[in-house]
Amino acid sequence: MSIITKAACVGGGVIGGAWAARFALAGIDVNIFDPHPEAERIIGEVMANAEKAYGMLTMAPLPPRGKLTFCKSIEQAVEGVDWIQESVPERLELKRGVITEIDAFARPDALIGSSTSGLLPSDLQADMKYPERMFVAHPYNPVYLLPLVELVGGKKTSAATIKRAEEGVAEIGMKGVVIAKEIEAFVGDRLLEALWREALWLIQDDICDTETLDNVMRYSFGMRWAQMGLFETYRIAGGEAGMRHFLAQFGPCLKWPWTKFTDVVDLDDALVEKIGSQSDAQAAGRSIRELERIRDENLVGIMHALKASNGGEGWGAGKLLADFEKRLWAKGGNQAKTHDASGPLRLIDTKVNAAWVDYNGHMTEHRYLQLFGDTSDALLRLLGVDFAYVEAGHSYYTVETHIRHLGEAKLGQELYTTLQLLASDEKRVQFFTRIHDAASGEVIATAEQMMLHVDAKASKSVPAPTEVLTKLKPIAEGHAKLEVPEGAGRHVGQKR
Ligand SMILES: CC(C)(COP(=O)([O-])OP(=O)(O)OC[C@H]1O[C@@H](n2cnc3c(N)ncnc32)[C@H](O)[C@@H]1OP(=O)(O)O)[C@@H](O)C(=O)NCCC(=O)NCCSC(=O)C[N+](C)(C)C
Repeated sequence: MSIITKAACVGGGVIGGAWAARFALAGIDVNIFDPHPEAERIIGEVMANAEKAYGMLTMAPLPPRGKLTFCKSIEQAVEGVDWIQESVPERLELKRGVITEIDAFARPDALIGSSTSGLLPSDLQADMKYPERMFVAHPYNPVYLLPLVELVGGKKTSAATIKRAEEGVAEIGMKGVVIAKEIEAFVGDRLLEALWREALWLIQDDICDTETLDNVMRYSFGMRWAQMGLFETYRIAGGEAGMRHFLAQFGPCLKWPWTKFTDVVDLDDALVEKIGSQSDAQAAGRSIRELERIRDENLVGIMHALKASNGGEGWGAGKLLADFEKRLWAKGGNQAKTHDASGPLRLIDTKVNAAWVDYNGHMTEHRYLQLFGDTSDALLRLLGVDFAYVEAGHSYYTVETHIRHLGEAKLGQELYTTLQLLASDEKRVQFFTRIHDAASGEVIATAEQMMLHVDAKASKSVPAPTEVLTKLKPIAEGHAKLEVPEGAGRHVGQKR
């Protein structure tokens, strides 16, 4: 059973709004309470960014979007929900008061997570009647894309709560990391604080400007850290002898004057102005919205790369994404279980996202193949060939593909695919897929493909079982009555 069927967000700024988007995109209805007069506008903007990012992130069938309800009070927002996420400004008294009010009106078994960046959960739960269900659930911005949530229990938090919280965040595609002991700023913000302090000193002392410092990070260890953390990276740096060698080699430097971060830089007006003007120059006129768009596209690209890594198994945040998508496919999302076979089957609706566009400004070749592959996967699911079927040892493999490009697909263009069966028998399925422009229905590309049913272990084609052939039959019969598509059977170089 799901841990979260309905959620509430108390505080709807950048963090609270992005939590709301995470829940809603996972199909969970969300109540929102935020007295800010522009809360609806702010959350609307975060939601739009999140939907755009998810459009790029995954082709898996997302459930119907959860409903957002703006409430007039905390009492109304938390009534009957399973998970309440508090994201009000970072002031202990304010947060403690809000959490105590949530506690008074929420179901006694509802989970209460706080988005605090550094306050102790024991301090936050001090006045609660049911403190055992309260914990820190500290996310990273943008919450709708970055999967990490630091889960930190206070003195009165129960172990069962932390376990449920871990399961709950997994349901919405996130990675719950349980921090063993409560400590101010937890793990992530402690590390960031150390780096931030050092960075401020480097600017203050004119060692570099903000752009140089950012370049040092993003062209080097910033990329490393997206895929392996500090310790795994340094283990590799130790060579064959691994971590012990690394510690022996670089341990002595810890005593050298390589850092100033234990001193606090004086953030006086001059330093604020220096950093502000360097940062303005670095932005080169790009607005915050533009930078957010670029950041989100980059993060999506990184997660896609990590999903394809480790021989296709996925790695880190990419493996998490792959597993989340598997669950979405297993649930089937919006995909109809049956289709009208009196015409080609409409199987995929999508939009050309930025990662699909090449230097010519249109959708690049391999993305067409991806879309054709996603369409044949959708056909296979209709036939009952899903993850469970594949895990049991059989599948369909594509053995031949012929693609024609008839028109262009531009960034943001909405597309859909249709599939027409041309021929089939107990081993073979031959079909013709069209990619259409959604607005006009015009055909942009076609693929004719042949798949064979295989015994995956033996790597040999074998007849499909009756249950698959029974599902294939009505489609084959319906499509046998359709005209053979123009372009079927063509090969490269053939005259029109
Ligand atoms: C395992 C494999 C798919 C098949 O190997 P095999 O068992 O040795 O198969 P045969 O060559 O003997 O062929 C079996 C029968 O099928 C006929 N056949 C083969 N190719 C074609 C074709 N292109 N068109 C028509 N008919 C074809 C052949 O004549 C035999 O007929 P019989 O009447 O004599 O039984 C093997 O080929 C393999 O592993 N290939 C690689 C597959 C692969 O990796 N594809 C890319 C993966 S992408 C993908 O699968 C996408 N998706 C479906 C998951 C979305």
